Amino acid sequence: MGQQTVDPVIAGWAAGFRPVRDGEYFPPHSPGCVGCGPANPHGLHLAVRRHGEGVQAEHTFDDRHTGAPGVAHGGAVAMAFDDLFGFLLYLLGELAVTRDLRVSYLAPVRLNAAYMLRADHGARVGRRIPVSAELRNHDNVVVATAEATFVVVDTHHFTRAAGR
Ligand SMILES: CCCCCCCCCCCCCCCC(=O)SCCNC(=O)CCNC(=O)[C@H](O)C(C)(C)COP(=O)(O)OP(=O)(O)OC[C@H]1O[C@@H](n2cnc3c(N)ncnc32)[C@H](O)[C@@H]1OP(=O)(O)O
Repeated sequence: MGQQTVDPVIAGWAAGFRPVRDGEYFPPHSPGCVGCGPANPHGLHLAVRRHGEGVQAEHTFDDRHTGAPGVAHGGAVAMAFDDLFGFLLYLLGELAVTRDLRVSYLAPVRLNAAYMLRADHGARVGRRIPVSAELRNHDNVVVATAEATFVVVDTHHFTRAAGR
């Protein structure tokens, strides 16, 4: 592999990630991120804050994410989990991407109802970071869970992926 130059746009984006204090909200992954970006009209607009060594978000799925009538699409629920996991990286100080994601849908997730998402990470092994999460309804019942493996990458991963 020849010498690679880090694209300044990608390097600047990666440098913008910083840890936050307990209870504080994180900045979005990017303005256009479909999970948390405020500029994406189709996105979930997740607002995620630090909770100890984990992260959490209160979230209400709306009609844009309909699956069966009145119920959130499973893909939208998976997206919420995946994006939530992306905030654990701020705490870990690592650039990493989802290698696999498994969601268990235990009960329908209703539209226009408030839910609480919570995610935690395990210890890094090699380049792998195991993460897990729960989605609870307002009665504190777990309605979905997720587990994923994130793999640590460098900024060149994003440079290549963006075709730069
Ligand atoms: C600065 C700090 C703040 C940063 C804070 C924000 C950062 C940035 C956030 C962007 C926003 C996030 C938003 C949500 C998260 C996405 O949505 S990420 C996007 C979706 N994911 C992707 O696009 C990833 C696509 N996949 C890939 O590019 C490549 O497969 C990967 C993941 C880089 C791995 O490829 P590779 O580098 O060739 O690695 P490979 O040798 O195959 O395996 C690496 C390791 O994983 C293990 N592994 C492979 N497959 C598996 C598997 N299925 N299960 C378990 N382990 C596996 C291998 O055994 C190996 O382990 P070690 O030997 O290192 O211990």
